[in-house]
Amino acid sequence: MSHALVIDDLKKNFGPAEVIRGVNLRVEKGEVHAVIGPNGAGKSTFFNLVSGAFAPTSGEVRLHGQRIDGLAPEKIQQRGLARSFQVSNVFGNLSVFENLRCACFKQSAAGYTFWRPAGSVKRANRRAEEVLAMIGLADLRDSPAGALPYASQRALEIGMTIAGEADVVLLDEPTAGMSNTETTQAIELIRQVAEGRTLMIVEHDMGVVFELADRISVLVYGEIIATGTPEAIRNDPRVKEAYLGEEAA
Ligand SMILES: Nc1ncnc2c1ncn2[C@@H]1O[C@H](COP(=O)(O)OP(=O)(O)OP(=O)(O)O)[C@@H](O)[C@H]1O
Repeated sequence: MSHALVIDDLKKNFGPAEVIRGVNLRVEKGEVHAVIGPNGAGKSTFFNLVSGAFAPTSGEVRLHGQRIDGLAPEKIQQRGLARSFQVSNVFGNLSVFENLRCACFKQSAAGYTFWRPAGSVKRANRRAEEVLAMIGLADLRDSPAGALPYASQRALEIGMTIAGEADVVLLDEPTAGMSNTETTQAIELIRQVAEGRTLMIVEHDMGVVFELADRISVLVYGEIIATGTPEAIRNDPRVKEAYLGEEAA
């Protein structure tokens, strides 16, 4: 089995606080891997380490076999790993389409140069149109993104995350704050995003997790206590005790 991500003994301390305490994880190519765990377990910190927002205190992260730990987020993105944010990353004054175009440029190697080859502009426009259709916002193409309903903004954010054609995508609580109908639509979108990609998702909504994940890892106090299929995780007594027990209680 080939791995998209290999994480070895990853640790992160904030001063004296050990927040990530030796995480080992293998994410298989093409799977949807959910990371769940109680509040404060370190899920966001873990995502920040993998995507380069924080440098780890120690340990290794490999993307398709290459070390990425300690690299800047843009470099990691150019190597094919993109992430969405829990807090919206959308530019409110720009149109939906412009947001997508910007995301295409930002994630390409030409992102930070002023003069771009004409071919790359055409490519970005084409890609932005493609993503626009995929996220179901074609009718709102020219609306300012800030005027969209919340769920559509989150869909746009997912679109922006995949605009650069990263093949490994990290989604941070993609359905947080959504109604049931919105969540159902978001699940459909995430299914589409998962086609041909590797996805890692932090998500609190267990319905969403059990619906989407091929495998689940349970993070508790900065350590992964179990990794397995939804079925195995559901029946794991350690998980029940540490996490699901909270809901059952
Ligand atoms: N920059 C920081 N400096 C100090 N402590 C931090 C920092 N970031 C996170 N922490 C601490 O690390 C712990 C884990 O936080 P983190 O946000 O990663 O957890 P989480 O599992 O994502 O939580 P939630 O489910 O509530 O979003 C918390 O105790 C938090 O206070």
